[in-house]
Amino acid sequence: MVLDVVDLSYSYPEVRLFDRLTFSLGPGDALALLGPSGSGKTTLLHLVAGLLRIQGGEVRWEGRPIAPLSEEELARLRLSYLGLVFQHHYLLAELTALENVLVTGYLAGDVDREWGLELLRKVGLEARAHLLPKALSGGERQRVALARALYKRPKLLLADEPTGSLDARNAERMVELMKSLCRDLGTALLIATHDEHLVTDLPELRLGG
Ligand SMILES: Nc1ncnc2c1ncn2[C@@H]1O[C@H](COP(=O)(O)OP(=O)(O)OP(=O)(O)O)[C@@H](O)[C@H]1O
Repeated sequence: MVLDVVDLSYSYPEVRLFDRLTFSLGPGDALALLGPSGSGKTTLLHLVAGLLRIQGGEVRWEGRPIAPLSEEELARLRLSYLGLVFQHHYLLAELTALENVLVTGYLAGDVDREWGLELLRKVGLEARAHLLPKALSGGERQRVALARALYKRPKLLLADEPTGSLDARNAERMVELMKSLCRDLGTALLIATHDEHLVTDLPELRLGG
């Protein structure tokens, strides 16, 4: 399994968010994470990403519990294991679309320009590769962020409200691209969203309520 979440519980002093949550994702699997605002979707994604300390239960990446790993080990593993997409694109304003896609390659010293261009082609933006983010639309910027998240061919893509800043047409296109590209790459997808109608074809995990 790419991801195992086993008996995971999490509370803040004032609120118990979830109790003994268990699920697994294999290569190419997709799961929609649903629930009202404040039900703990972001908290769960942070636990899965190793960005938040586990209180009870276990998170495993390819069978390996992540809790015992040091910050340095986690940070190194995360670079190749995880892709992240957020509500905001977080593109670097002074880099072109292609350079943004390649940014993790620059960090690791393995820049594959052809693969970066191929990813931009897959998200319909090859012709915009040379443009700065300010010259792109909101939907286009978010698709560049998706291409960047997939550059390392991650085992797992975590998406936290990836359509939260998009209009209906762009939201639909974004979700379709996430689903199809992850399927093609064998990347497991965990997508937290309010836009339930965009993920009706996916198995769901519902928090709260
Ligand atoms: N650091 C913190 N300390 C205390 N409470 C927190 C902290 N972070 C989040 N919470 C609370 O935990 C609950 C869950 O927050 P979380 O952001 O995980 O929910 P969410 O489902 O992602 O919500 P949204 O859809 O609004 O983003 C909220 O009630 C929030 O106020």
